[in-house]
Amino acid sequence: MKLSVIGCGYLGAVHASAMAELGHEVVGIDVDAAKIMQLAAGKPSFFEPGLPEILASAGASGRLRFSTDMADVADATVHFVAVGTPQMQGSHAADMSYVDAAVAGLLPYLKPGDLVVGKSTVPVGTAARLAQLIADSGTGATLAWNPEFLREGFAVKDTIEPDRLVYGVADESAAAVLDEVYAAALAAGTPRISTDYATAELVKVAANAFLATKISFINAMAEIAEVTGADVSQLADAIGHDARIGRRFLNAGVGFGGGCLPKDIRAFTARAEELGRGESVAFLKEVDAINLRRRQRAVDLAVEALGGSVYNKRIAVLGVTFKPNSDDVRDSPALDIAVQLKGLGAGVISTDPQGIENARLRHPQLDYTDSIDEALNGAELVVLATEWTHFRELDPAHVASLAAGRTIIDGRNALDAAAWRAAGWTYRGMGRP
Ligand SMILES: NC(=O)c1ccc[n+]([C@@H]2O[C@H](COP(=O)([O-])OP(=O)(O)OC[C@H]3O[C@@H](n4cnc5c(N)ncnc54)[C@H](O)[C@@H]3O)[C@@H](O)[C@H]2O)c1
Ligand SMILES: O=c1ccn([C@@H]2O[C@H](COP(=O)(O)OP(=O)(O)O[C@H]3O[C@H](CO)[C@@H](O)[C@H](O)[C@H]3O)[C@@H](O)[C@H]2O)c(=O)[nH]1
Repeated sequence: MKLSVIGCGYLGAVHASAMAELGHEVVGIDVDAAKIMQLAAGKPSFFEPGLPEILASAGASGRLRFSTDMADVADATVHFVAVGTPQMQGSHAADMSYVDAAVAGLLPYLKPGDLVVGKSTVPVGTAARLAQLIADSGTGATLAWNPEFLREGFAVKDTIEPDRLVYGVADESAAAVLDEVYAAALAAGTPRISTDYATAELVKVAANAFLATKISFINAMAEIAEVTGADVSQLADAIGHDARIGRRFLNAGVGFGGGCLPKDIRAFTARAEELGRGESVAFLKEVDAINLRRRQRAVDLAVEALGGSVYNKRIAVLGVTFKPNSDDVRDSPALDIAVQLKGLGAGVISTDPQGIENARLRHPQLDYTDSIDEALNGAELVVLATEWTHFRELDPAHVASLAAGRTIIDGRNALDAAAWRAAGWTYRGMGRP
């Protein structure tokens, strides 16, 4: 099939490459000329495991092109909209201007039978509004909403082998088109839920709200563990054995960040309030508040560990990205902690295997190094903020040979506390004794 993907960021670049890898003919469109030049040269514009490989093989097949010119979508019959829906400045609602601009840009090139497929995460009601806009355009095209559930770090696998496909459609012909797009995943038995627009839009925000709630739940337990001497990691293991609860997404620490969970729960709250149902999701404000408190807790632990003040103290912060295996620093707890410590006068040095370039763009005032050893050298305190394997596998004796201090704050409860203590370290976890 001939597909276009509008917006080639973390979601769109992977979607375009994966669809081409599956045999479709794909053109990826973005307004960012530098990004398009890189992608067209076969170089991903961000770090995502597996993306270089599929970008290269799909590019070599001749099935994948990239362009800044919307006119290049004219041959395609299915148009995925994968542009950003960031949090608006000054409000918690989603900024819909990019989605609106992308759909407006598509209109002149739509033909009878074309299907516009929304993938961006949007406030419920968006699909119905855009379907009306497309119907009014007289192009003969229609709209579907097909939310995306990929995780950064696993984006390629999640796109090629999704755990479910959700279609928000106005009629079965749109579902049939999507079945053709996703024929490979469907043949492999992927569950498929075909529903109305509003349900499809809500599935996406409900899924992220649930995940965020699960993380804040365990972080709330960490707060209680901190005042009782209990161990939140053991608590998570124990409740996680109950299959109704499950162990995944019960890792307490400095909390969730990224370009999705934080903004999506806030946008969901804002939309529910607009709909007069703010009270139904009022708990999400608490989920957000618990989450932000955990970043503060890590900063407080640092102050405590350094005797009441971090002023002029050298602190190594391990990690800048919001999670391992990504270069994404959007709303990253790790960066937030580094910024707060720097604000308190600490000499912070951050290191990360992939995120430094992005971090430097956002926070040029921080000091960064590619070298873990350089970050650790002379550090009076070490803070693990993102659980990259590189940091989890650090040998406590090696770190002790470089650092000036002997306290490590494990912001992700990712280290072997006993091993660090045995090597002479004061280990402080998040909700672990
Ligand atoms: N990143 C993820 O893991 C993920 C997963 C599922 C859903 N989502 C959702 O997907 C959407 C995109 O997220 P992202 O992380 O890829 O964002 P992103 O910022 O990485 O990418 C968005 C891209 O859209 C481009 N763009 C903006 N306006 C455009 C226009 N008018 N025409 C063409 N291109 C345009 C931007 O230049 C940018 O490259 C969001 O709604 C997000 O919530 C993201
Ligand atoms: O037990 C856990 C699990 C995750 N996190 C943190 O939660 C954040 C989000 O993690 P994850 O969900 O793995 O990353 P994303 O790539 O942002 O993916 C989420 O957001 C995407 C965009 O909407 C969705 O598509 C995915 O399904 C959803 O998992 C990260 O900061 C993690 O460190 C925890 O603190 N504890």
